[in-house]
Amino acid sequence: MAAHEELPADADAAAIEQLHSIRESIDNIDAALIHLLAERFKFTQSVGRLKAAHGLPAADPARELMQIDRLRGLAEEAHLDPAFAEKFLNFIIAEVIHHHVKIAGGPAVAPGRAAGAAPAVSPIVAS
Ligand SMILES: O=C(O)C(=O)C[C@]1(C(=O)O)C=C[C@@H](O)C=C1
Repeated sequence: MAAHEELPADADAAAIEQLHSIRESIDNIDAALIHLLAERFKFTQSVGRLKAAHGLPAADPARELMQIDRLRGLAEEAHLDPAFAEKFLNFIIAEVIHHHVKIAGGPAVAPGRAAGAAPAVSPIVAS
């Protein structure tokens, strides 16, 4: 069923009720994710200002590799696809670096790294 399609009128009422109940939890989790991301970006903005004030580079590939390694481990423990966890973190970090570069008054995109791209060097091989 396409995303825009409505549920069939003759669908089982109990199943629809269960679907709505599950969707409530999904909506709560999505809201929590947005709030968590907003908090994370507040902290990374502080990091961006600190780095800009002290002439530190926007990206820290060694730190990123440690974060990826750690999150892949956490994902495995939580039965979440580690490759997805890595992609998700890289997506967020690319945006953070974009912010850092803007705060520092540099080009909108860090050299050699498009928004959403994986780090330039990543020895961690997807399993
Ligand atoms: O910890 C830093 O140095 C940050 O700038 C934060 C952060 C992150 O979002 O976690 C972003 C960019 C760096 O390459 C590494 C980590």
